[in-house]
Amino acid sequence: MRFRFTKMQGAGNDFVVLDATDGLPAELTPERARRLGDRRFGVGCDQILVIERSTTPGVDFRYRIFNGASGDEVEHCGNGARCFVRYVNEKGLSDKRSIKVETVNALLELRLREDGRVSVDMGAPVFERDRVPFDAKGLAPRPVGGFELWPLEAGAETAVLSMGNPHAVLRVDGDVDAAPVETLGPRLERHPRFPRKVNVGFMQIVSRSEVRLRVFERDAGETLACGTGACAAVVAGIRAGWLDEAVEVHTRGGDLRIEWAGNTEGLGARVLMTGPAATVFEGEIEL
Ligand SMILES: N[C@@H](CCC[C@H](N)C(=O)O)C(=O)O
Repeated sequence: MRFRFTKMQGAGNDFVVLDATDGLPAELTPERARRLGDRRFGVGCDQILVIERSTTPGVDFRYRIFNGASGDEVEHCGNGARCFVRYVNEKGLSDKRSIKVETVNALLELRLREDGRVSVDMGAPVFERDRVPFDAKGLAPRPVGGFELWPLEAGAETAVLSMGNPHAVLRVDGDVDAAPVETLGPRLERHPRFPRKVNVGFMQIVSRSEVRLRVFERDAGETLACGTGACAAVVAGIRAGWLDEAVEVHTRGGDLRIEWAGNTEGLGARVLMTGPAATVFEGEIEL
């Protein structure tokens, strides 16, 4: 079966986008998804985005996300959300500047800005451990500001939260380029206390409004940027008292702006992410 695709990237986190608004030529099996994600035998990407029409009144689209390396479906993808809105605008699937989209577990609102960037209402962070999910049985956290850091490993005190998908965030002293992302990242990603595995962020705090971040993503390895990872890191930093409400996040692939008023309920609980999204090329592949 031939699949048409569009290759996109948001701050270097890259995607194969499949337009399923009129259906797909065949089911996207995990095997086909892995082939699309394969950088040698397929197209190559961190995640695959599948765009569908929504059947929910008042909601424009539905989009699904699959990690390219495993073919597994995941709950949320911040950089993907920005590429999604750029895609529907460029393809003329919608002429709205503000679009509502449902994911497997959330309703997001996205806005194309005049400066070409995209802003996404990423929803509220979740701190309840069983909803992350995170098994903290027998572990004693260290309270920091209004948050808790968990001693998952010696020298690895970790904030734990969900942005719809699970995140562990470590604060790094010194240059994040020297952080043990390749060694500690995969160990924590598959740590037995995370039954659904976890995305692992390494954050260097530059000032109260600026951080540098590297993320070892669940089932993807280190990516050039992770949108939900940027939200999780900033939320953790704000709750710990290290950061202010609006933060520039420098990743290896580009910059994201994250804003969070710090509330646990209502509109102020929602995290706003702004950043770039671009089309790279289009093509067809036999799967
Ligand atoms: N790159 C994404 C996150 C994609 C999903 C993640 N790997 C997971 O398994 O949760 C982003 O920009 O948020």
